[in-house]
Amino acid sequence: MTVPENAAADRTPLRPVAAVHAITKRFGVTVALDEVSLEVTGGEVHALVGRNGAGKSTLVSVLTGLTPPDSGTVEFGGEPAPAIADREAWRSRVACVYQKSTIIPSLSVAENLFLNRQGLNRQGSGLISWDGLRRKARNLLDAWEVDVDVRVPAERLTVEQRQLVEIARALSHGSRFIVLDEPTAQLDGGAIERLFARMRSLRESGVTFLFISHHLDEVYEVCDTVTVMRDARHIVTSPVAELDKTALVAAMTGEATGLIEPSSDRSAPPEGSAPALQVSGLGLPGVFTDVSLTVAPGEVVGLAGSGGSGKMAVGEVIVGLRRAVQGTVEVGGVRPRPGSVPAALRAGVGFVPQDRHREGLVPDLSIAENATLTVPHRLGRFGFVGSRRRAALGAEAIETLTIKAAGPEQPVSALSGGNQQKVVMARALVSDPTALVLMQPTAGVDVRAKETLLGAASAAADRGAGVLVVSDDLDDLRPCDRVIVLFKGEIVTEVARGWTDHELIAAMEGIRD
Ligand SMILES: Nc1ncnc2c1ncn2[C@@H]1O[C@H](COP(=O)(O)OP(=O)(O)OP(=O)(O)O)[C@@H](O)[C@H]1O
Repeated sequence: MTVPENAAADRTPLRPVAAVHAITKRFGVTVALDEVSLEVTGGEVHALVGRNGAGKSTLVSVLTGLTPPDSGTVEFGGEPAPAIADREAWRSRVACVYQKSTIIPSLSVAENLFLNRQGLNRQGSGLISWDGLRRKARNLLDAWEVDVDVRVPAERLTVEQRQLVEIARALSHGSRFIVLDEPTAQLDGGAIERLFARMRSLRESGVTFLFISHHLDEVYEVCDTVTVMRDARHIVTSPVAELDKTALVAAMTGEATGLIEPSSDRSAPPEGSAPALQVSGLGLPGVFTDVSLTVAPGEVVGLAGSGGSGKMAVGEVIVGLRRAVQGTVEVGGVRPRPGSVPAALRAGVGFVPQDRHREGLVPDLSIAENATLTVPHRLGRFGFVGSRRRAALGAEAIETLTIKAAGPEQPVSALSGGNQQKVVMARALVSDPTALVLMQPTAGVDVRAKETLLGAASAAADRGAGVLVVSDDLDDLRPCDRVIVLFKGEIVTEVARGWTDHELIAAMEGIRD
C-alpha cells in the first residue's frame, strides 16, 4: 500500500502532525487526563503505551474530536482543531481504527466506504448510482492496494481485511494521520507481519501513525517514538531506540523492578482424579476434526494454534457458544446440552469469551452485576441476587484482580478496555467452576495485569478447577502444565512445560522437526 501519486502527502519533516497541549478530562470524580501534552511528528510511527486505565483511549477520543476536553487545546499541522460538530473536518485530519469495528456489517464494502458522504454520485431522480458507487469503491481500494471485493457485505470480511478497508477509508477522507487502537489484538502472526509491512510502506509515503499496543515487542518492532502514560499523566516521550524494555516498563508502572515474567511454579496435578473436562472426538466439518483432550482437576492445559487452526471454535463448542457435529463434551462427568451456554454454565463451566464486546459484558450494568451475572442461583433464594452479597463479590473481584474502578457499582462502560477484560475474568471465576475455559484471556490487558489474570487462573486450578487456556499468546501459555497444539483443525502435538518459544511457534506453524 503506497500513497497514490495524486494523493501524495505533504512530507515536511519534523512538523507535528498533531499536538495536544495541557489536556485535562474528568469523568465525575475520575481524572482520566491530567494536563497531558503530546506532539506527534509527521511520518513517524508513534507508540502510545500505558497500563490499563492510564488514559490512552480518552486521549485518542480527545484527539479524534469525539470527547471535548475540560481544558487544553488540540492542533493539527500547527492549526487549531476544527469545531467539535464539524465531523467532516475532523475526518480529514485524523482517523482511528478501533478494535471494535465501526463498519456496518450488513452493508457492502462499497456502501461502507461511500454512503453518507458528500459528492456521492446521485442520478437526477435522487437515486444512488450503485454502479458508480462500486466503481468508486473499487478504484479507491485499488489505489491503496487492498484486495477486497467491494460487493460483499462487510460482515464477511476478516479482521485483517476490515482494518485495511478502514485504513483506506480514512486515507480517502484526506487524513494522513491514523490512530491504530490495539490493531494486533485479534490478528494472527502472519496478519500482524503484513500489517506492519503496510504501516512501514505508508510511513514511507508520509502517513503518520499513533499505535496503541500492550505488546511491548511490537513497539520495538514497528515504532520510531514511544510515549508512556501513567495515572492520567504523560510520563515520557522518547525515541524507541533510546528506551530499553526495562526502562519502558518502569515508566509504565512507576516501579524500578522491570519486567516480571508470569510464574511457572505450579504444583503437579493430583493423580487418579476424574477429569474436570473431557472432550472426545469433537468434529465440525471444515473447522476441526477428531479433537479429544482431557483436563484433570488442578491442571492447567493450553490449547494453542495459529489463525485457522480451529482452536477458538473448539473452545466455543466446549462453552456452548457453538455446536459441533461429532463428539461429546463432559464437565465433571456431566454432559451439558450441546450448543447451550446456560447448560454449560449449569454443568460447571466458567469462561472468558474471545469477544468481550459481543459475549462478554452488559455495558450499562455495574461491575458487581456483570461479575455475578452467571450465578444468581448461588446468591440468594429463588434466583434473587442479594445486593449486599453481590456488592461483596464485586468488591472482592476489584481487589483480587486489581480492577481500576471507583467501586463495585460503577458501570462497566465507564471502565478502560483492560479493566473490562478483568470483569469478564471475574465473572468466569465467581461461580467456582469445575472447568474454566479462557479464550485469549489477556487480550488488551497490560503487562502487570497479565500476571494478575494468569495468577488467578492458576489459583483456580489450585482450588481444584481444570483450566483450559485457548490462546496463541505465548505469555498465556507459559503457566500451563502442558500445551496441546492444533494445526489446520487437527491436534498435531502436545508439548510439556519447559518448551522453548521456538519449539511452540514451530509447532503452531505446522513445522515438525
Ligand atoms: N465514560 C467514562 N465514564 C467514567 N469514567 C471513565 C469513562 N471513560 C474512561 N473513564 C475512566 O478514565 C480512566 C482512563 O481510561 P482509558 O479508557 O482512557 O484508559 P486506557 O489507558 O485506554 O486503558 P486500557 O488499556 O485498559 O484500554 C479510567 O479510570 C476509566 O475508568
